[in-house]
Amino acid sequence: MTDDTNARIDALVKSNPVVLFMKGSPLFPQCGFSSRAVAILERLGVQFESVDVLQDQAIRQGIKGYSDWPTIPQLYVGGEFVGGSDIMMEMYEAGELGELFQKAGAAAAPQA
Ligand SMILES: N[C@@H](CCC(=O)N[C@@H](CS)C(=O)NCC(=O)O)C(=O)O
Repeated sequence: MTDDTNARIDALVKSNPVVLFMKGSPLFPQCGFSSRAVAILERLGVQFESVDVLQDQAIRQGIKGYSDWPTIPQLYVGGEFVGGSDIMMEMYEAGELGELFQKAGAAAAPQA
């Protein structure tokens, strides 16, 4: 990964409270895993910034090195890597994702 790509990713995750690196957009996800990640965030009522890695191959590859995680989607909260869609689902079901957003100051609706 170039320093430039690393700096761009660093700026994205540090300047936005909640960032989802995904394939496609929240309205038109281009992969089932990204679609699931968006659905979880929307279910929790969280506002998030999305980055479509299909629009930027440097980010698509660079984000894997940045987090040392091999796949997309990738969720970052408060500048920290949280996980992919499997981890998001596990944390959501355990009530931990909602807690994380509340601690991070991201608006989250209580889980039903
Ligand atoms: N189990 C993963 C599934 C994600 C996954 O397998 N993503 C693939 C297909 S979208 C991927 O990122 N492949 C590498 C790439 O497309 O660059 C998760 O929890 O998110």
